[in-house]
Amino acid sequence: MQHFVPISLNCKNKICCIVGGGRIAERKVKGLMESGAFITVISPNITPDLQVLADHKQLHWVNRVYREGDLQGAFLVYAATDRRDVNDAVAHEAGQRGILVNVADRSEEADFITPGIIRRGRLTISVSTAGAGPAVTSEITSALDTLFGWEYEPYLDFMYDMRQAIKRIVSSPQQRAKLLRRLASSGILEQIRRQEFTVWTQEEIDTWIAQNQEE
Ligand SMILES: C[C@@]1(CC(=O)O)C2=NC(=C\c3[nH]c(c(CCC(=O)O)c3CC(=O)O)Cc3[nH]c(c(CC(=O)O)c3CCC(=O)O)/C=C3\N/C(=C\2)[C@@H](CCC(=O)O)[C@]3(C)CC(=O)O)/[C@H]1CCC(=O)O
Ligand SMILES: NC(=O)c1ccc[n+]([C@@H]2O[C@H](COP(=O)([O-])OP(=O)(O)OC[C@H]3O[C@@H](n4cnc5c(N)ncnc54)[C@H](O)[C@@H]3O)[C@@H](O)[C@H]2O)c1
Repeated sequence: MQHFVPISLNCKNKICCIVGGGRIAERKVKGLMESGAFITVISPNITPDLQVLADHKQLHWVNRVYREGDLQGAFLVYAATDRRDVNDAVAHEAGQRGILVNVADRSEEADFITPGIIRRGRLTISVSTAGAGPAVTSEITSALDTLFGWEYEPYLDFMYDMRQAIKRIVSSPQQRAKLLRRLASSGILEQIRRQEFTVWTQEEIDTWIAQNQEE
């Protein structure tokens, strides 16, 4: 059985190429948005959504078929055309140049695969079946989508602020861990869910820390 290493890539200021401009290319491009990558799409035609992104200079569209040499300078590439021979040629060039490649129609020839993703602000949940069943990935992703609702975004923003404050104020690692565990079980998430939560002021944060440190 093939084991994949779970990693998250920093693509900021790096050239990420997508060869092909169809439905799958669009999905891969959307996954790269907001990563800070320089996105290049090489394809003689692109979907309407990709056209909008090209018009807004959020990606660079090379309006023609792929040619050998196109991958020069790329950090990673998605071979996402509907042509087996073209995807194969892209994977070959990537291999020669040491560029990470994803192959849309042949996972066993890829250096990396794309997981299903759920995002809630600072929370990312990623699901992979190591290529065994993308449809299963899709089902698990939608189950998680209902399980981990919108409330996780404000909840983790709150947790972030509290953790920063606790790190600033409390010097003992044991005390910090105790406070953070207590905070995680203090019912804030349920309050947010019931829409009864209001963001704490600095004074409220300081008071909570002082009170819970004493106990
Ligand atoms: C998760 C998701 C993310 C995304 O694409 O961004 C994703 N595929 C999704 C959906 C999906 N893909 C396919 C179907 C139709 C049912 C089916 O065929 O099973 C559905 C279901 C649907 O559309 O609902 C067809 C398919 N997919 C691959 C092949 C080729 C092969 O297996 O070799 C073929 C056959 C192509 C053909 O017919 O020729 C390959 C891959 N697809 C992967 C990811 C990687 C493995 C992920 C994992 O480990 O599970 C991997 C290996 C490479 C990659 O693409 O990175 C996204 C769900 C988004 C969501 O809903 O959350
Ligand atoms: N990984 C996945 O999740 C997944 C899911 C379904 C299908 N697939 C596979 O992904 C591939 C693409 O599917 P799609 O639905 O996006 O197809 P599509 O027909 O919508 O798009 C194909 C794109 O490839 C472009 N193209 C064709 N020849 C090219 C060339 N020589 N150079 C550059 N671009 C070229 C076309 O112009 C078009 O934009 C298929 O092989 C399909 O089997 C993968």
